[in-house]
Amino acid sequence: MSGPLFRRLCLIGAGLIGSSIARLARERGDIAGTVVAHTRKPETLARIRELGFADVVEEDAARAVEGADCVILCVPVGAYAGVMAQIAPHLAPGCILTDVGSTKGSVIRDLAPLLPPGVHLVPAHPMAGTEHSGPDAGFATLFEGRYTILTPLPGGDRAAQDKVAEFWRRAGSTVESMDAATHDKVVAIVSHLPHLIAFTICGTADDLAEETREAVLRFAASGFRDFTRIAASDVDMWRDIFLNNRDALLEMLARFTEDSHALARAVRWGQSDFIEDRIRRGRRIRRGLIERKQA
Ligand SMILES: NC(=O)c1ccc[n+]([C@@H]2O[C@H](COP(=O)([O-])OP(=O)(O)OC[C@H]3O[C@@H](n4cnc5c(N)ncnc54)[C@H](O)[C@@H]3O)[C@@H](O)[C@H]2O)c1
Ligand SMILES: O=C(O)C(=O)C[C@]1(C(=O)O)C=C[C@@H](O)C=C1
Repeated sequence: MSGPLFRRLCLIGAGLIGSSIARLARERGDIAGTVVAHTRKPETLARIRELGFADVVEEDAARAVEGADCVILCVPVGAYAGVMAQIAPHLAPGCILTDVGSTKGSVIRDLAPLLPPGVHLVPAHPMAGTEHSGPDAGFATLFEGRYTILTPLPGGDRAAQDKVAEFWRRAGSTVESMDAATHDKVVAIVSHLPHLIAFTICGTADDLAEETREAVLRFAASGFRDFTRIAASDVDMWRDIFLNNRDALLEMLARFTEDSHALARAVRWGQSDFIEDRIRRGRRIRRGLIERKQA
């Protein structure tokens, strides 16, 4: 049997996504010979040591990447520029630098200018997650049956892209490639806008008078509760996503606002056909996801 895909895999950030990758590598022998994990806070480093999913736990980012043939950034996208400034001089020639960030234009903007010669950048985004964060939240099967999107740079190294694609296939994902701008628009509508709506609806409900708020909490059985799941997501991660996918998110929000005004108008004027059509579309989309086993 040939050796693992990577000799030394370094994870910068070991929260939900980073620790899921580490656990996966531990479970399957064919991904990494050695897994190195780095994170910033001493208490998180201590917890990673306790959980034991990494072979090496390194408190210094520069030392963590030394000798690695693959480095995966698993930190909030707003931290990329700072992390890159720390690690860039220490990346070995031939190393693959990849990531899991939820935005891709900003990632290329923050990483590409500091990329040392001979280091191959392959941006990636697993379309898998939960509302939980931190090293306790990860699990090896997180990426199974999900998509991972690669946004390779024009003229980027094909062998490095193939290796990153193979990594995600071994994680159980279906891999698709597209350019970063297309990625950012797609995720703005299917991921970032739903979170923006969820945070907003929880805030709106919370702003209501005391008496109503109590009712909201008491009757938050199904519809509202589904919104609160994703509204419970990590603050740093979502602030960074919103600020780093600003244009696409604002464009999708503008379209959504227009469409919601159209529905509001139909409600005001009692246009049942229009209302029914909107509801049917929603049902159709949900059924499609269930048929494709994505819901
Ligand atoms: N959570 C999801 O559903 C999901 C899904 C797909 C992609 N992503 C992306 O994956 C990345 C990680 O998200 P997560 O859910 O694992 O977050 P998380 O909060 O669970 O973990 C982030 C980790 O990064 C560490 N960290 C933060 N800033 C750092 C810095 N400057 N240097 C070193 N370590 C630092 C934190 O201590 C933590 O260990 C983000 O870019 C996010 O957009 C998240
Ligand atoms: O399932 C969830 O809780 C998620 O929020 C996961 C989710 C998503 O919106 O689908 C969140 C952000 C990512 O970049 C990818 C996946």
